Amino acid sequence: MATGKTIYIAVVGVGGVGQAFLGQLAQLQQRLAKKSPPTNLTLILVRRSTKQLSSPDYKPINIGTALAELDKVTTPFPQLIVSVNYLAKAPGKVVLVDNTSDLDFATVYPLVLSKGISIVTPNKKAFSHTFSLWTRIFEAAANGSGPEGNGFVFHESSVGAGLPVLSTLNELVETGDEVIKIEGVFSGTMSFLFNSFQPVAGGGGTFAAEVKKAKDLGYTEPDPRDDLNGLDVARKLTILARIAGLPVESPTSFPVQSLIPAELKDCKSGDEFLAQLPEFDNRMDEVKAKAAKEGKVVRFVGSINVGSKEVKVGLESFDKSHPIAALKGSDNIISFYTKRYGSNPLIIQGAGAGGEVTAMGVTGDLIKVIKLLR
Ligand SMILES: NC(=O)C1=CN([C@@H]2O[C@H](COP(=O)(O)OP(=O)(O)OC[C@H]3O[C@@H](n4cnc5c(N)ncnc54)[C@H](OP(=O)(O)O)[C@@H]3O)[C@@H](O)[C@H]2O)C=CC1
Ligand SMILES: N[C@@H](CC=O)C(=O)O
Ligand code: NA
Repeated sequence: MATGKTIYIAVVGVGGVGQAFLGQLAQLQQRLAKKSPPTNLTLILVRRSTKQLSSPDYKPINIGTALAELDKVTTPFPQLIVSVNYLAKAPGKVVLVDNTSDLDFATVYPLVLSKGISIVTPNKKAFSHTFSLWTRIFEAAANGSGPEGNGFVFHESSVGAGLPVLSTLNELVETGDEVIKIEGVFSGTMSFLFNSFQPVAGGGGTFAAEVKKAKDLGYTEPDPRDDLNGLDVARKLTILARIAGLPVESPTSFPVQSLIPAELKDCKSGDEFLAQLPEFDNRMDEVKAKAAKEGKVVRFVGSINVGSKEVKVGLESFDKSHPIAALKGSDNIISFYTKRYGSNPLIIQGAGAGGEVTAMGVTGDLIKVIKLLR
């Protein structure tokens, strides 16, 4: 059998998505090892917010026991840049998987790419921060305008989790279609919240209790206020708008409706916020009652109008027969109105949050990079 090649993998962030990713990585490792020629996926680094496990001689860390080994680590936590330099010296190509929602990490992507390290990530922060960071990332990436030898970058799960949203939009744009409008439900958390708070069939739980459930199900951001303030959706729309050709400066450069009660703006932690949220259930009950009086239901949506350069995020009421009203669970629905598709949009629908479906997008991106590194 041919010797094949080795690709070194570093995983940063081992929460809901990171752990699901490690499970999928173990399966992929086995599958690629059996191919001819084989590809050897070699895990060399696992890092969380306070601990890091790395292989001093670039020998494989066992994926199945990596988390238990990480837990046992007592050595000092190295700075990120030290770890990036360690990866840059690996005896082969490296793919860094960022399963955090950390912005500091995101800001070093251009440097990481320029060192020949590829990045796959569900983290929205880098791609929705300043337009200048976006430009620098794609100027450094080999699948942007960066030089050969630099790393590749893919971030499918940053919008619609594992749903093929970014690959579809990129293909529409790269094949010369004209994107006119993108609209829909872009948050698994918000979808779950409103589908269970005001189901079309009537009834529904209290708002704060549904927020707590969304967190327990792994749908929310590490801090659920990042969902409820509308910014998670705004970040996704910033990414989509940029791919569609609008140089949106940031997720705060267009109207975004926040569902955080003004009184809870200064809560010190997500837990403190969740503990106090039930005191404000009556406000969301009023929103629900107003929609119900018109025979409608309320949902949290977003839209990008490419022609008029308008982007907005917030609550809207929908007739009960509308496809947005009828969503289930954490489903996203994303409609692309383009010149080719005319008045019948191209629609993508399905689970938009959750560890396994999000990790699937990350693993899919890793497979793309592995093929490009051939
Ligand atoms: N959950 C979902 O459904 C989806 C999530 N995403 C994105 O995936 C990413 C991960 O989400 P999720 O797994 O749910 O989040 P979790 O909170 O479950 O996990 C986050 C992980 O990142 C680690 N981490 C945080 N800061 C740092 C840091 N500075 N350095 C190293 N590690 C760090 C945490 O460490 P520790 O374990 O020590 O706390 C934890 O392991 C986020 O960017 C999110 O937006 C995207 C689509 C859907
Ligand atoms: N918190 C996000 C996770 C996926 O991006 C959401 O609920 O959609
Ligand atoms: Na996606």
